[in-house]
Amino acid sequence: MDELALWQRYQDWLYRHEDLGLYLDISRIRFDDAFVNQMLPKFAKAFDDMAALENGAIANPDENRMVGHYWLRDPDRAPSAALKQDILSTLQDIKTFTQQVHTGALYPPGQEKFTDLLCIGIGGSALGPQFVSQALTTDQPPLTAHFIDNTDPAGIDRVLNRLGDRLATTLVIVTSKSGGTPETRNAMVEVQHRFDTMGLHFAKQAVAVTGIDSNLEKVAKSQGWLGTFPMHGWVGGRTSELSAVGLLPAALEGIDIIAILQGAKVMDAATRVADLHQNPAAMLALSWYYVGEGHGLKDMVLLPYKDSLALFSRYLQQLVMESLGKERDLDGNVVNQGIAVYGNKGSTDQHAYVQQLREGVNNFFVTFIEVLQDRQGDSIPIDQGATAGDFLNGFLLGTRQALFENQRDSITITVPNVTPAIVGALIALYERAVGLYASLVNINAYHQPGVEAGKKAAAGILDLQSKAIAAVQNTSHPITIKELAARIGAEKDIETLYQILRHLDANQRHIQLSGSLTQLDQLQVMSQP
Ligand SMILES: O=P(O)(O)OC[C@H]1O[C@](O)(CO)[C@@H](O)[C@@H]1O
Repeated sequence: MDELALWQRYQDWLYRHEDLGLYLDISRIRFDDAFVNQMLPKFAKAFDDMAALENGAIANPDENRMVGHYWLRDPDRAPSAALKQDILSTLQDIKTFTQQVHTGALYPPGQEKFTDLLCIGIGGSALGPQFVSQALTTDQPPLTAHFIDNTDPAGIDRVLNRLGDRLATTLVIVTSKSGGTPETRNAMVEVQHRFDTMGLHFAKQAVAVTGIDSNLEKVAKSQGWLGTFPMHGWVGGRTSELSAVGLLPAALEGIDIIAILQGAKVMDAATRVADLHQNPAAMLALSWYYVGEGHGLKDMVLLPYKDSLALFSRYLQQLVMESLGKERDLDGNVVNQGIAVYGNKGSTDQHAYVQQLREGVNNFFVTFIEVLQDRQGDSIPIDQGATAGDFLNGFLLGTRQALFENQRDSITITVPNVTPAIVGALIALYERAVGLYASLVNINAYHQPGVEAGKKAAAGILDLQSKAIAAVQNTSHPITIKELAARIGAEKDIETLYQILRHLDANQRHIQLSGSLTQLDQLQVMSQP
């Protein structure tokens, strides 16, 4: 295609949202009209599916649940007055609580005001708050946010050590929909322990965001925490950023949550339009389908050319991969669907893996995110009158061009700047694109059965560990791993048993290994003196 034909294709497919000032360009995805026409019936069904979902259909059949994240930003769309009221009163509670914290009406024991925020959660209970915090917090937020999103002891120490004495003025938010996720529970227990050792009163500085009647809610209520905020069954973890999960920390950080909700609502309206050419989420889903042949054959590389959006790819990794990565379709056929997502930011990544994108295996498509406004205020000229922002823009346009010349497809989303409304709109855009794509490939985007397998296996490993410790402690002399495995009936798990023992030995916990570390069969296991 020559330059003029490409320019025409660019104009034909360029989507612009007037109010948001957002553009979507899918002209560098090489589909033709025949492909678009062939997809129209599938899209007609996808639009119907999304309309049914928004109206309260059981869109998550495996868990027999409605899927209602759209109601969060437009409560009038909730399928019942009770749900609408619930959404509104939660929002009001968030505003009231935030105001009390910011004014100092709510304060930590013996202190004037809360200064810091420690968010504990994982997956959908962490990624959205982290993304929004990095995208939108100002240089001097009313509360500075910190995150623990793992059960890594050293990671927990790092966050707590950096907080140091400021733990006395830190508000802790523990977020878990199920209220039983081990990583979150562990981090919470560790943080509580640190509060105790510093003579602080955890309950007076903690709130929970969790499912109604969950274990976490019970703990929070019985211990008299500062408050609890609800997570509803009809909001999935990965689409919960605009529920209390994301709104509470964002509001406490001083971010305009009403503007985020408004941006999402405006985008929801735009992506509700049942016309492929007028609907940016449908245009994204069309592009994903085309490049990956409806089987996710190409990875999605997210390249926002703006540091504040660097966590968008991690956020989308869960939204896209946990939603679309499914073994079976809705009819029970094995389909092994999914789209792999990775990325960080431009132009930084140009100095990491863009070499492979340009010349290596062609198994991806890029989504560039361009932010038109470079910064607040003027920029200095650096090289022949060009500013740092001109360079950033040049790198984006140059990379897009260089990739296309080499048969590498890309999408470009352009936004005027990174505001709460734009962040809300981007979240809503991708939520809808994922919903539409799931319908195109006939899968349930709202469950995550695969995650359970890993959780069950981990529980089995911890069980094996306690059996091994007990058996070794009941043995007066050193034994081999094979003997230990026989004693606890774990012959089939001997490799796992060895790995457990090695970890316990490295942490001086109950077990000591002796002998040559390369002759595993000869290793002697004994109880630590
Ligand atoms: O909010 P919870 O229940 O702690 O779950 C955290 C995350 O774990 C998952 O259930 C599985 O990884 C995610 O879907 C969810 O966002």
